[in-house]
Amino acid sequence: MIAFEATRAWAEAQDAADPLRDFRADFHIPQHEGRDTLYFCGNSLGLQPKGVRAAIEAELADWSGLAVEAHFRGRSPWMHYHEYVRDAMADVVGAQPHEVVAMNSLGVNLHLMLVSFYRPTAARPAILMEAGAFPTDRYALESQVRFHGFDPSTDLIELEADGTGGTLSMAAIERAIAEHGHRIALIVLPGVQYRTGQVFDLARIVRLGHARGCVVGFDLAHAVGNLPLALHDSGADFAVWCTYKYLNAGPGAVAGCFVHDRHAHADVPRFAGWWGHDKHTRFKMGPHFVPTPGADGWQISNPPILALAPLRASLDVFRRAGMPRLVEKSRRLTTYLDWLIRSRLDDTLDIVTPNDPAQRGAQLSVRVRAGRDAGRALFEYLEGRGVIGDWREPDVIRLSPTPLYNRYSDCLGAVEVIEAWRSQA
Ligand SMILES: Cc1ncc(COP(=O)(O)O)c(C=O)c1O
Ligand SMILES: Nc1c(O)cccc1C(=O)C[C@H](N)C(=O)O
Repeated sequence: MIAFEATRAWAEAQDAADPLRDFRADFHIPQHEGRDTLYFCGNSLGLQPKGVRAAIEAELADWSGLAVEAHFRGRSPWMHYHEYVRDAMADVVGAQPHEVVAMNSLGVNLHLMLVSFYRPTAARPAILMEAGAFPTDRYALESQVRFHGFDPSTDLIELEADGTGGTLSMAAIERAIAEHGHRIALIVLPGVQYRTGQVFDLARIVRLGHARGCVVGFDLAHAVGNLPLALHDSGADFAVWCTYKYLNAGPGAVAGCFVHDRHAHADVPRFAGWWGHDKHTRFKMGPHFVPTPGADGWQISNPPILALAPLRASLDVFRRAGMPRLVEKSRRLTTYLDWLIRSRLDDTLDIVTPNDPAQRGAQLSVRVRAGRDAGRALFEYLEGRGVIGDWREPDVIRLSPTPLYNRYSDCLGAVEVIEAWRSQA
């Protein structure tokens, strides 16, 4: 049990002793009335690493100075550019390098994975997902069920939340797989639920799903760069994620995709393009598609260099910090914010996110006890004072203390602003 204190002196002493404290200087912190905002929105859009500008400018310089020649003679030849982020990305998600690729955006990658890994039959047509999933996931899964000529009212099985605050128990997942497993072609669940911040046990879900013959994939938008992941060992068939949240690669940045090694040479249907073709013969320009082994084989287009450059710069920050150190600080920082809220705002806020540090990452979702209107009022009050969280309908405020740039004193500052709101509300 850590002994926390709700004093500025204590919080600032923690900041001074934080082994990751210097990483904050690697980021641009948005300003509010001449001071750093208290930025708790790294779960939606991570801050800009200072190295990003130089990374983009290097590619702009090669484009202006070398143009097409930069594919081969640039400082970082564009021909291989997507490969420059591969090892760092594989490290962050716990995968083998050939199991990951940076390409497209999350929603697009989800569809590409569904093309290959959702192969419904009359006997086994269904997809299992959570009710309340991020809209893209539901839209994508429902549209794929229809695309294959099946009926979402029977073949899209949506698991209802059964826990307080909208969480979903492992027991409910287990029951659904036991009951419907024989009809389920594919299970798609998140690594971290976007609204509640609940963490899912990937390896256990894969074991349960595979035991019933289901393919299992994950949307890791809110898990990547946030939790220690071991995607390869989890046995997941595929996973997709974006890189603009905890990975700080910028708005709409190039996303990530994982295909397990067991599918590296799989002869599965896929939507093909020249960049997924065997890289040794790609430029022979032959008419027949031969996929390059591993996740690279799902690429369609040549990569957007100017959009990949920020990802490269941001992964460099992760490589220097290391996921184990980030996770250690993250657990402590989120536990501190949780403790502050429970000890000082217990009459005002309910925390939706599980209390167990193993079941959450760097996010606390809170509800104002007085109801939705009071919640909106608090959210706007926070924004007006430079405390940046976000609002998720119907009534949740998300606050995400991210270990690369948030401080203990930020957590205390946010709680003090909420106390000020309470005393005038
Ligand atoms: C869980 C989840 N899935 C899907 C998306 C959609 O991502 P994109 O718009 O990058 O395709 C997001 C974020 O916007 C998300 O949080
Ligand atoms: N990508 C976003 C955007 O362009 C505008 C507003 C929000 C977003 C987000 O990423 C939202 C985020 N996925 C969420 O968890 O709600």
